[in-house]
Amino acid sequence: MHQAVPTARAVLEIDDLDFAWPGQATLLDIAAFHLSQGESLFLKGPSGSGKTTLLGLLGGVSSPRRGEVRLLGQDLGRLSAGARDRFRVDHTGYIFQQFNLLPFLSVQENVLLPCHFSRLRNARACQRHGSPEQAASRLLEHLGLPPALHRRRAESLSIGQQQRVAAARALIGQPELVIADEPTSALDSDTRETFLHLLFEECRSANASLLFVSHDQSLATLFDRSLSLDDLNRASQPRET
Ligand SMILES: Nc1ncnc2c1ncn2[C@@H]1O[C@H](COP(=O)(O)OP(=O)(O)OP(=O)(O)O)[C@@H](O)[C@H]1O
Repeated sequence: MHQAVPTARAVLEIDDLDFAWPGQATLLDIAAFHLSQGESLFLKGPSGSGKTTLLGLLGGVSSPRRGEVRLLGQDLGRLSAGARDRFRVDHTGYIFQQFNLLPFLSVQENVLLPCHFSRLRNARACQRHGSPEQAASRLLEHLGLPPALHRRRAESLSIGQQQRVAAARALIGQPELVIADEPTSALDSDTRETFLHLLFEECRSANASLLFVSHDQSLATLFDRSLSLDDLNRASQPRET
């Protein structure tokens, strides 16, 4: 039987974006980009191609010279800096390259941070799991961190364990978008794939979109879609292959 394909809602869209760092040539010139609800996208690009800069624009941390970045249909350029920060924390979870955990806080306290900054994420964690603490415990356990570790200081964990804490912190309170910036570069390939499968499962169960940025091409086939920043970016410099 033929089934109609539902039109997926765009979580993230770019229209005719142009960006340069002060005093430098145009780094990014992107006609169009979109990420659909629930989609996992692998965005690759060599070092220096502007991946982290693009993530800053998508999160509203920096602003383009021209064009629009829309998160859930909201043009980030139309929000004040404070409103943009609130909107970002309500709807986006980040997993950073260096994880950016607060070393002196416990594992659980690190995971709970977004619920302190976002009422929406706090409310969603309560609604789905009874309390933010229960949401944190469930996520941590599902990502492979047993309860005995939840009260340990984050800095006492191994790199692989810290990465899982960073993922739980990004996922708590069900943000519609999870952005990961090279979070697997410090891991061996088996650990990397196991981690990615857990991340996919969690994103799927929350119907979150995943934008995963990396230069490690070997991971691309695990995602719904793969894109090269150099193909997307009209300002990209020719590179040697
Ligand atoms: N805060 C900044 N001020 C000025 N220039 C910057 C700044 N951040 C990045 N750049 C420049 O922008 C270019 C792209 O850097 P970016 O960090 O976005 O690349 P990347 O693809 O994420 O690299 P990597 O894979 O090495 O992390 C580089 O030439 C870099 O020097």
